[in-house]
Formats: sequence, structure tokens, C-alpha cells
Amino acid sequence: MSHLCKAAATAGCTRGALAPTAAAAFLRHASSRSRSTRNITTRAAAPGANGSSSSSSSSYDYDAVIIGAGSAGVRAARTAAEKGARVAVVELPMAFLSSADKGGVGGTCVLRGCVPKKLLLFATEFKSEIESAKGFGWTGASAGELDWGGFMAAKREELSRINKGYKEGLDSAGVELLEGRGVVKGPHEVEVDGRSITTRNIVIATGGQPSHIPIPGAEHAIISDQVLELEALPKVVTLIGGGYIGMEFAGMFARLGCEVHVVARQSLPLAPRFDKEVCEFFMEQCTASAGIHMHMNCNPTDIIREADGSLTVKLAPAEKKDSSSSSSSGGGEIRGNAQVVLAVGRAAKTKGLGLEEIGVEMGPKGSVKVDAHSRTNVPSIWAVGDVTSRIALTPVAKMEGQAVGLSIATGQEVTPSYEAVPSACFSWPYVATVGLTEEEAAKKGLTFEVYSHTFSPLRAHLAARAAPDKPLQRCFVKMLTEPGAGKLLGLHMVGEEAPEIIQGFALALKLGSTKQQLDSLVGIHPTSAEEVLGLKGPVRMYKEGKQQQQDSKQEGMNNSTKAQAAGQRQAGIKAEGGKAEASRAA
Ligand SMILES: Cc1cc2nc3c(=O)[nH]c(=O)nc-3n(C[C@H](O)[C@H](O)[C@H](O)COP(=O)(O)OP(=O)(O)OC[C@H]3O[C@@H](n4cnc5c(N)ncnc54)[C@H](O)[C@@H]3O)c2cc1C
Ligand SMILES: NC(=O)c1ccc[n+]([C@@H]2O[C@H](COP(=O)([O-])OP(=O)(O)OC[C@H]3O[C@@H](n4cnc5c(N)ncnc54)[C@H](O)[C@@H]3O)[C@@H](O)[C@H]2O)c1
Repeated sequence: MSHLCKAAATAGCTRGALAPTAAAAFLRHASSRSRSTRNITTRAAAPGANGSSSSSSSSYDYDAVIIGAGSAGVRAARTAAEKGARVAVVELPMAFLSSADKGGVGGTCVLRGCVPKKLLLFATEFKSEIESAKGFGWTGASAGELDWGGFMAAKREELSRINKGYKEGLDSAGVELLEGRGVVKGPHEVEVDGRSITTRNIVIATGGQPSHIPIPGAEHAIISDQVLELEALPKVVTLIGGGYIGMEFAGMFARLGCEVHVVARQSLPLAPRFDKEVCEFFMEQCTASAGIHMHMNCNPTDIIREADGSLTVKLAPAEKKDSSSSSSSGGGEIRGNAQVVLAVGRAAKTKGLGLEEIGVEMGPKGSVKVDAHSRTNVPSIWAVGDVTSRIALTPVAKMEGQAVGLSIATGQEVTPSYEAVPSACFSWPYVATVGLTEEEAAKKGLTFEVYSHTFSPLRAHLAARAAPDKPLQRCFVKMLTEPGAGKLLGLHMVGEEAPEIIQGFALALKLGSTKQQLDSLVGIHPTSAEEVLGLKGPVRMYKEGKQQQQDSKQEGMNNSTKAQAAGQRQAGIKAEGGKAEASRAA
């Protein structure tokens, strides 16, 4: 089937759902596809004021021009084009390190985020896997040395392959790729490296970039892009920031045997994004099991390049927001770093885009302000993905892109749903979450129950035989429900396979399932996922956001559950280490 016929067949399947303007757009699109190339015309000014109704879309070069071919932009472009709209996407030339004039199709996720990060994670995990194998009888198992350069070369090859696949995907959907830097010149005009094009709609999908902190010596620190392009593995590394990026890289470096420090101004890593009790459990695990040095309640004040080339990070106590935490606090310094990594959040990439100049309302930290349909205050301009600073995750960027692509192609506004968005931090151990945290549920004044359970995965005991000095691996699961083991409100997990498990259970939460329904499920044994079913408790109850006093019988039961959890946790570590010792002796 020819390219044109394929496009017609696709549109034919969905034509019933197309608004008249989109159907007309399809026909124009189909005829334009019969030409081998489209010319970019130069126009002095944009016709029409704004919005789709003010002017016939045939007077524009395109129905939609999308600036940015990352997760959000590619999805918006393909969705609109597959529904028959004439679409162009503007993207900077490709480079593994992004800059003001370098980017690449696929964007952060493919080239500098999720994908290379996960490839590095896979590479690092082999070491601990092979070490654990000794506990299962692989006496000669040895990971050897990671050929860092070899890994980097393989990673680049894989990213180039995915980048090519993304380009082919755009092409087969009928999207025109315009390489260059896009600047908005008017409600219907975009300039690409000095060439002007007109369009009925503009979609801003320019993503984000790492934030910086104004401390002396900050120029010695690197950002996540550079970590993923390092020439050598750093023996000692400090991560500034205890969020997703800081904790993910900390885990990966620790897996490779580096000395790892994390500096964070809050009391707990991943807080307040994740449930507090989950963060406490995670903190214990990443210090005890992963051996990461956590410098909590600290601010970096200075990064000094020493005569031997190493970096010293000076610390000062941060103002403690959460006095209930027992985590370490204070000043001091971390010496001997080969690298210091800034992971203090990301900000929208909107500088020089021309948005303020044409009256687009902006939000905090340069983000683009949008309504529930991702439309800005200028009706012909939309924004999706990280640039809007809503939820900075790839699947969310794709969801927003798809909704806008459909809105543009069909003329009917589509609203993305932010209900039950799951997320995971690929740290050591993994942490995954969906729904409300205990703190959020209490703050909302909800009446709810809390269930929790700590366990040791089946493989942990034998794996521990290979590393008798290390604590036994522990996992934690926590569930919030409406009273009477009712509707699920939140589910959180730390440990093995947590992201895969939470992804599955997110559907239950989204569909409004109850704990009773989950408990009626037959588990798959032996798995870590079955630990989510049949949780005993509740360990705590809240009425209208206030934690309830428990009757003595219930309290006794809950205390023993809690004590068991805390005991198992704290030093799943010592007590469980003892158990492992016993089984080893046996
Ligand atoms: C280290 C790291 C790890 C991550 N891991 C995960 C993860 O595991 N899971 C997850 O869900 N999310 C993860 N994220 C977040 C995820 O990568 C982002 O949420 C997602 O990429 C956002 O997509 P986007 O399309 O909004 O922006 P981007 O992917 O950043 O795309 C924006 C594109 O616009 C281009 N651009 C910018 N300005 C212009 C211009 N003027 N003209 C032309 N082109 C322009 C850029 O070059 C870029 O290609 C991670 C992020 C980082 C940094
Ligand atoms: N697995 C994933 O899904 C994943 C992985 C990486 C990144 N991401 C996305 O990318 C975003 C950016 O990641 P991130 O880790 O940079 O941000 P983050 O918001 O997760 O964490 C930033 C950390 O930096 C700290 N911080 C902020 N300003 C500081 C300052 N001035 N001094 C000291 N510390 C400071 C914060 O307290 C926080 O601990 C995330 O929010 C997330 O949405 C997702």
C-alpha cells in the first residue's frame, strides 16, 4: 500500500469522528502528500488574529507546527497527522549533550533521560546480580570490570537507533521534520532559523533543562546530561539534590562500587513527592544496603577545585522543615570527589522562544501557563509536556501531546486525565507510587485506613550468603483505602520489581477497585506482587484527616504490626542479618 493510501485508510477508519474542518484538512493533506516536498514560504506577517475559526486553515502552510520533538511533541505531531492534519515539527540538530542550539528527535527521554539512564542502570545491575549468584552456588562468579568506554559506545549506538526510529515514525505519519531552532513570531507564525512559516495552531513542546544553584564553584559541577556522557567512572561522587535524578544516579554509582554522597536540604530523600514512611524506609535501605552517604538537612555552600584536581563540597546546615525526622543534619565537607553532580530540579525551556513578546501568559520559573486542554491564553497556541511544569514524566508528556494532537485534528477539545498517574524512582532500592500519600490524604481531610507490610523477597536469603556483611534485602508495601478495606486511595512500594508491580495495580486504583476486591484475587506465587494482596491491619486510621486513637486490642495488634515492620526495617539489617547467618550456618 502506498504511503498516501495508508494515510487515507487510517483517516478513513476514523473519519466519522473528524470534525468537518479536520476532514477538509485530511483531503488537503492527502493532496499535499502527492507532492514530493513542501516549500516553506516566507511571510511577513501572520494572517488572522488567533484561533481556528478566524480564518480558513488553507491560508496557512500547516494546520499545526510543533516546536520540540521530544515525548510530547512527537506524540502531538503523529496524532494530529494520523488524523489528517498537515503537521510540521521543528527540532534542533541532534547531540547527546543538549544546549541552546543542540537537541535531537526523541528529546530528553530518549537521548538524555529515561532511556540512557535505564541502559546505565541495566549495566550497573549485572555487578550485584553476579555477586548474588555466588549465594546460589555460582562459586566462580565474578563481574570483572565494566568497560565504561565500551558501554558508552553501545549506548550511543542504541540511542542513535531509537532516534532514527522516531524520525521514521514521524515520516510514516506524514509529519514534516524541520531541523532548526523554532521561535514564535505571532499567534500563527513560527520562524525556523530565519525562515517564516504560517500555521493555524502552534504547539510548544520545548521541554525543560536542569536548574542551577548560585554558589561559588558551581561551574565545577556537571548535570545529568554530562553524567550520561562521562568519559570515566568517578571513584568518589557527590550528588546535590535528593530527588529522582540525585537518587537514581546515586544508586547506579553505588552499584558500581563508587563512594557516593548525596546532599539534600530536606530530611528525607524523595520527600515530599513520595509518602513519608516510604521515604524513611528507602533512606534506611539506601544507607544500609547501598552504602550511600546521605547528608540530609544540608545545603552546599561552595565547590572547590583542589590542587590535585579533586573537588571538595562545603556544607552548611539547612533550615529543618521536618523536625520529626531523625536523619543526620549539619555542615562539614565532602572531599576527594572526582565529580559533583547538580540534580536540583529542572525548569521550562522557554528562553528566547518569543512567547512573552506576543502576550502568552507565563507561569512560575518560565513555564507556559495552560488550561485543562493545554491551551494558552492565546487560543491558537498550545503547550504540552515539561514546558508546562505540570507532571514532568514521559508518559504524562505523551498523554498531553496526544490530547492536543486530537484537539487540533478534530476541533473538539480533549482533556487529559491526571488521575492515578503512577511513577517510580529507579534508585537502589526502587521506589514506586500511585495515588495519594498518607500526608496528602490527611491534608485533604479524608477518612481512610493505612495498611503496610515489610517482607524479604524469596531470593534475598540465598543472595545474602554471598555478602554476609550486608543487611538482608527488604521490601515495603503500603496501601491507603477508604474505611472498611474500601476503595483504594494510594499504593506505594519499595524494593524489587516495585515499578512493574505498581504499574499493574495502578489500573485497579484508576478503576476504583476496593481492597476487598484485591484480597479476593488469587496471587501468583512466589512473587513480590502477591505481597500486595491480603494486607493485614489496618495499622492506622484517620477520620476527616485526623489520626484516630485506637482501642487497646486494635492498638496492640497495630503496635505489633508496626513494631514488626520497624524491627524488620531498621535492621532487617541486624536482626535479619542474624537470620541469614543462622541459615548460612545451617
Ligand atoms: C536524567 C533524567 C531521567 C529521567 N527519567 C525518567 C523516567 O525514568 N521516567 C519518566 O517518565 N520520565 C523521566 N524523565 C523525565 C522525562 O525525560 C521528561 O518528562 C520528558 O522527556 C518530557 O518530554 P517533553 O517532550 O516535554 O520534553 P523534551 O523531551 O525535553 O523535548 C523537548 C524538545 O524540544 C527541543 N527544543 C527546545 N527548544 C527548541 C526550539 N526553540 N526549537 C526547536 N526545538 C527545541 C529540544 O531539543 C527537545 O528535543 C527523566 C528526565 C531526566 C533529565
Ligand atoms: N524515574 C523518573 O520518573 C524520573 C527520573 C528522573 C527525573 N524525572 C523527572 O525529572 C524531574 C527533575 O528531576 P530532579 O531530580 O532534578 O528534580 P526533583 O524535583 O525530583 O528533585 C530536586 C531535588 O533538588 C533539591 N533542591 C532544589 N533546589 C535546591 C537548592 N537550591 N539547593 C539544594 N537542593 C535543592 C530538592 O529539595 C530536591 O531534593 C523530576 O521532578 C521528575 O519529574 C523523573
